[in-house]
Amino acid sequence: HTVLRNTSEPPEVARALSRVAGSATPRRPSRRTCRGCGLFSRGVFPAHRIHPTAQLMLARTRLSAFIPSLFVIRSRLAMSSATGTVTIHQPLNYRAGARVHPADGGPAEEVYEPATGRVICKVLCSGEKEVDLAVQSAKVAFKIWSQMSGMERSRVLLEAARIIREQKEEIATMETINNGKSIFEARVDIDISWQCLEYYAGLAGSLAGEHIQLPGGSFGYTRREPLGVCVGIGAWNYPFQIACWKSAPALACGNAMVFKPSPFTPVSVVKLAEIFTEAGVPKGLFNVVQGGAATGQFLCHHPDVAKISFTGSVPTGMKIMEMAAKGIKPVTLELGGKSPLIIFSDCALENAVNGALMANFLTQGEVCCNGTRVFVERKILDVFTKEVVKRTQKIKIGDPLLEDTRMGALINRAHLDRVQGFIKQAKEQGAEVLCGGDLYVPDDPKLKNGYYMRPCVLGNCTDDMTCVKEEIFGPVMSILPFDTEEEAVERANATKFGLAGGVFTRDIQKAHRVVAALKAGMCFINNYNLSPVELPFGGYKASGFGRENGRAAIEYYSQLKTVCVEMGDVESVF
Ligand SMILES: NC(=O)c1ccc[n+]([C@@H]2O[C@H](COP(=O)([O-])OP(=O)(O)OC[C@H]3O[C@@H](n4cnc5c(N)ncnc54)[C@H](O)[C@@H]3O)[C@@H](O)[C@H]2O)c1
Ligand SMILES: C[N+](C)(C)CCCC=O
Repeated sequence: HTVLRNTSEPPEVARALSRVAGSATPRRPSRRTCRGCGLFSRGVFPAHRIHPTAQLMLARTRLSAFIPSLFVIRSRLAMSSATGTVTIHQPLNYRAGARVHPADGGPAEEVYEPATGRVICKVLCSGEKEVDLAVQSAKVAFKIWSQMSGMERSRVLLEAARIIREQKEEIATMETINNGKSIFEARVDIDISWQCLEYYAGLAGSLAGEHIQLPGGSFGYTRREPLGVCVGIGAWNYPFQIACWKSAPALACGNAMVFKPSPFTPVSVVKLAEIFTEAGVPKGLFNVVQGGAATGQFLCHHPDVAKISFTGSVPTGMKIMEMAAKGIKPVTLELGGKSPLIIFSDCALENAVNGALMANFLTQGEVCCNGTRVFVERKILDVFTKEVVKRTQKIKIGDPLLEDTRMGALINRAHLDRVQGFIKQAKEQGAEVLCGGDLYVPDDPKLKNGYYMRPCVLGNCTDDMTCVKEEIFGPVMSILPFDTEEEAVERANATKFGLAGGVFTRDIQKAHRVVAALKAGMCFINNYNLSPVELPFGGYKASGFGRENGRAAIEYYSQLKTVCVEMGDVESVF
């Protein structure tokens, strides 16, 4: 299923594309026409990423880096990649090293492109039988994978990272089309994804236990062993990246995985499954089942599942934990947040403003660790607010496939309505909309049914307002003045959540004092929402427990076996 959306390139570029692609009808492309080659496909032609003509042009583009006269061709191809052709292969279940039609399951769910409101494909929800087949497939692969050395596993993961890098543009385009985030951000997500695989590939060879001496020459040692079949359940805001954050440490430790993405974003994770197979994992090591709550429940209740790693909302996290408790299964819960960002008057103002935007408006504000409660020291409240509003109003909203777009579309209509509801309630409770908050309708007629809104800054907020207490998961920043450090810290911690927090100040002692006092798992000083994969990520309080990324994640995908070795005779007490 080829999804093609000819974005609003100017006519001269469309004409140039016509020449490059050799297509007779580039300006009114059919949904079944490949942008790369202009072939009209009814399933007769084999799926291809880049048609030979385009490959030739690509080779010439590389050459053009050295020959300035070919520069024009390079720029045309750059536009070509911005047109957003993506091929969605069916079926979307992946088991035993191949795409499979689910053995059983519910009705087909429609999958949307948030930027246009179009249905891009349908996904069949997996039933209990399909879930069981995926788990059985993972068990078979686990026997092989868990016996391999860390260095052998490392090589395969490095190869997977390399393939992701190679296919970055295709995966990022897929993510943008299915999620609605800007292509600019999607590329960053894919970079973080392959970096995660590289990082755990690096650790795989050195996962080890320890040797402990005991009296009389006896000794003990520990073995770090995998858990078995791990389940990953993902949210829709970072579909590919979440799958990598879970599968990379799981596989590095020698586990197998069955992953269930959100039914809103089922597409890109199947690509990851194919990449793992191409890289050389045993067939069945990484499987994908599709569906919502029912499929998730089959996974969590399955007796052969050893661990559940969940990313999603707090209410679903509670259900996951209950199900896991019944099987005494360990869980990692990466849940929601309502994180504080504290801006002191001695900050570097421009950095603080940049930080506040980074803390609130990535991925249309649909980010778990966003610093949505922005506490600003009263002395700089006016100047900070004015600057934040000015910068927020300049954010380029619109077609997420265009290079200069910085805010795309929210995930779906229901979620957009929900975010709008929070803004309406905020106004009723006395908050002032300083900018945005209304729906945004792009000029391009293709995008008129997309789920866009203008990023919103709320002033006159108080800690008891719903917009300040609840996770909105949209582009809505609440500004809250404060007078003293103690007050800021106390109010920052007065929440059921504890995922993240941030502080902007030039006073290094104050910065460390404040983050030490914050009850949050991921804290930032003088920046926000960075994601180095070397750093553990996870929450305190209702935001969950367990950690992803960093060495810490190894603890959550492995278990220690202790072996006690007697070198002398057995002295029985009987
Ligand atoms: N802490 C983190 O790392 C992190 C990252 C991304 C998103 N999130 C959180 O995720 C939420 C948004 O994502 P969402 O709307 O997809 O969350 P959600 O809880 O609705 O769904 C998450 C996943 O759980 C599945 N699911 C739903 N009910 C289930 C059940 N009863 N049993 C098993 N699985 C079930 C869904 O199909 C989906 O795959 C926000 O709260 C956000 O903060 C957290
Ligand atoms: C990559 N970020 C921006 C840190 C987001 C992590 C996942 C949270 O939703």
